[in-house]
Amino acid sequence: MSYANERRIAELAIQRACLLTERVYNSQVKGTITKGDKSPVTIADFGAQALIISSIAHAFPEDSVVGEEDSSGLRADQSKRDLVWGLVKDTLDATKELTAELGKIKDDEEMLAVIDKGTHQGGSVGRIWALDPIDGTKGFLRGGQYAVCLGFMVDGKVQVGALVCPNLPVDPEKPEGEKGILLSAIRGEGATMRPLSAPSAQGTPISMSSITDFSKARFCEGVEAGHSSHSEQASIAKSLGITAPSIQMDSQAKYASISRGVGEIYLRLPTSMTYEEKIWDHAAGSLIVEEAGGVVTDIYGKELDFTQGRTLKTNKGIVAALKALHPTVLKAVQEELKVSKL
Ligand SMILES: Nc1ncnc2c1ncn2[C@@H]1O[C@H](COP(=O)(O)OS(=O)(=O)O)[C@@H](OP(=O)(O)O)[C@H]1O
Ligand SMILES: [Mg+2]
Ligand SMILES: [Mg+2]
Ligand SMILES: [Mg+2]
Repeated sequence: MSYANERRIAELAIQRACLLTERVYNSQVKGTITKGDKSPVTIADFGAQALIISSIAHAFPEDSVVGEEDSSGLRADQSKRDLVWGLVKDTLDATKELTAELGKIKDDEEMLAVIDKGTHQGGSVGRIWALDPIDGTKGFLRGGQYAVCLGFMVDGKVQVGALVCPNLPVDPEKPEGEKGILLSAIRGEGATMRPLSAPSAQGTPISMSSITDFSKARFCEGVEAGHSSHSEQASIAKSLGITAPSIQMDSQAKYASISRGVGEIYLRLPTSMTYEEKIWDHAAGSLIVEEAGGVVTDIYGKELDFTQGRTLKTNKGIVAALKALHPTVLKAVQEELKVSKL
């Protein structure tokens, strides 16, 4: 069966949420709260999660959602709660043409309840959405790359992925030109991209770069040294004969970049063997890369397993590359990390 309707709702929902995140991005007030794990969450993360989950609940009331955030930070902070509700309400008022398809939220109490619909535990059964309302919150705060990310899974397999990357250039050849792209994919049907400024345009099919010569290849990695091991990534790149400097950016913009041919490889080597990657950090981006001609595994060469709950607990790290390059890249990763295939 085709999931065209799920893709359409996913695209509309993340674009609507992106109006809110961009408003916050361009304002001075980010309303940051530090979570229990010391990571930041902003009023934009909360607002985007509320808008996207309410869209899913309106279009597919039986579905479950695994979302990154919960409402506890807002319940404990009336002024931030008011700020988020103001943003959500304004965004709903500004997009009335979408209400029939995406629904709305009646007040701030309902908004908090909607945010908490994202606390599902995930798993291997049924229709489950994986939502990262802002991926790369640190990038968002420092004015870098970020992405609004939504994946749709059936029985633990990602079938639809959609990403908005508001700060990636529409034309990679013109980095200072128009910014903002939306990418999406349906499993088995390829991946497409279009500018955010053209909401009614058909997406253009995208594919990964065809460069197979490592001396001309480029690799992407995250910005935060705590999220992936830059030193090991540099050493792997060197052993492969990659000479170009790494392309560093926050968020699933890395998956977006390689899926449209800007870079051939994305490495995310663990900095600790106890950290479990979150499903919302990879569901949408990994499907888009696969549908654009890439292969995404962990450092053991294992497929990402989205059936395990809120995290990819049976995987470690990420190795994403053009199909033709992946086996060689994986071998270099394993030699560097001294891991053997499971
Ligand atoms: N220790 C550790 N290792 C790996 N990943 C971690 C770690 N801690 C956090 N996170 C998750 O990293 C998400 C952001 O990933 P990025 O690719 O943007 O990281 S980077 O800053 O560019 O390196 C970030 O997603 P957001 O919270 O949505 O920004 C986290 O889910
Ligand atoms: Mg994230
Ligand atoms: Mg996030
Ligand atoms: Mg976060």
